[in-house]
Amino acid sequence: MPTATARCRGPMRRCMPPRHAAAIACCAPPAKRSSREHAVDGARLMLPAADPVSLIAALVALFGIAAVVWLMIAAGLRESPGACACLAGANAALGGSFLLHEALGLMPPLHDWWSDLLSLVAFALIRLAVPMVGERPAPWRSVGGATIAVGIVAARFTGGPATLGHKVLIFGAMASLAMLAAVDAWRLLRARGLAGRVALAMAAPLVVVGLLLLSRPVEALLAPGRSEDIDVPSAFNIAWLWASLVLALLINGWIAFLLLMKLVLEIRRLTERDPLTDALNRRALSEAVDAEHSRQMRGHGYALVLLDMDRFKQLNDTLGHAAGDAALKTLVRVLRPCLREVDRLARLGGEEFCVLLPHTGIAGAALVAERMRALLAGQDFAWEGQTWTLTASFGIAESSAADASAAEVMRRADQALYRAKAQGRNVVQAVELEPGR
Ligand SMILES: Nc1nc2c(ncn2[C@@H]2O[C@H](COP(=O)(O)OP(=O)(O)OP(=O)(O)O)[C@@H](O)[C@H]2O)c(=O)[nH]1
Repeated sequence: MPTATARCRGPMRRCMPPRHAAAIACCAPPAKRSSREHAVDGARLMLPAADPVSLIAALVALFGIAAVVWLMIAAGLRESPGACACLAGANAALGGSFLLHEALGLMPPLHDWWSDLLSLVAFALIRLAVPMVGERPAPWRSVGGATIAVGIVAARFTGGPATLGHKVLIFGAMASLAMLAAVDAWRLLRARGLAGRVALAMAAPLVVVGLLLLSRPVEALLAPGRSEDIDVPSAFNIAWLWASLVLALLINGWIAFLLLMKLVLEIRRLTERDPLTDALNRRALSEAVDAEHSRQMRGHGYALVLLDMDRFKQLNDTLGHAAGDAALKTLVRVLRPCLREVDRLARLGGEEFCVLLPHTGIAGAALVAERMRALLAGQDFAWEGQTWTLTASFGIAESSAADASAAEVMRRADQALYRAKAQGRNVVQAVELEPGR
């Protein structure tokens, strides 16, 4: 990210790194200082550090450490390895870019152009990493094509790294990549269900990076020559380097946080869901029912619907086990639209399911169960050229203040299901509460 400019403003500066030039400058007799230099010094005093070389060294160390950490995450955690590899590459390229810039005085063959190119590649990698974090396809072709095109134009047609045109092109391209990554991050977070403002706040650091990048050509335009080399200890350069340091930390931490959230959600899904049907599992339902039961003490009743597919063994034996699995998935897909957002559908095991209906009495539960029964029986299940009518038997029960625990409600729903099976299947049965309960 360092500014690509003609770094040498005299023969001394050409053959030594900026740090040495600064040391020699200290030994020289004090020159008369302009009012602009006093102003720069005044601004510098208000900033936490006034040494660009130390800040650049800190940035190189930060990017180096971040690159190693991302590589370790990619290799060890195996979570979004493509995104982690891109981020490792981006950090390595940014660290290399600053290192190259600082090494210029010592290694004459290196040129600032390479430093700019590395920065450009780094932002292209960040742009690619964001969709990969969300398991979306990365726009390799467009980003790769645009990066190569900008690199070629910058090398051939701008007149060299010192020109304003070169700065506008390189920093404009990097800023565009950062902004596009921000838009992508915002979309991704919205798609994951985050509120608009939260998603905006989380994508904001990338927007700030874009603005920070744009500030360099703008500053070069407004005050030509003052801060064009990043080593110059001007207030602008120091503020710019501090902002880069903070944002580098923020963005690396932010993407690591996103990956962590993804892992946590995945673990939660694995512990809560039945892997075959994606309905809740028995444990998750039990927790939900217990929570609902404790709410019932405050006057909110609930109902349970137990359902069991009819003659499922026969389906398995006739069409095969794979068809049985597909039938279980079909049942969940067909029944879900009958339920509200607050309702919970769970697979208890085998071909037995349970629905928790909060704030619902026996009459409401009977309506829902009857709708589910009719919907399921009305759909033919097709498997390898054969069709099968899927039916299920339903047992319903409502909670009562006299129930010591949710297990009592479940026991009544189970009795009702038993009756439904005994009545010839494909029916809904309820166990009414005893009078006085
Ligand atoms: N394909 C498949 N079959 C399963 C699964 N879990 C249990 N089963 C089978 O489901 C069948 C259940 O049979 P039964 O308990 O006799 O029930 P049923 O045939 O539906 O009889 P009724 O409930 O009385 O109508 C058994 O053959 C189990 O092997 C599963 O995950 N996938």
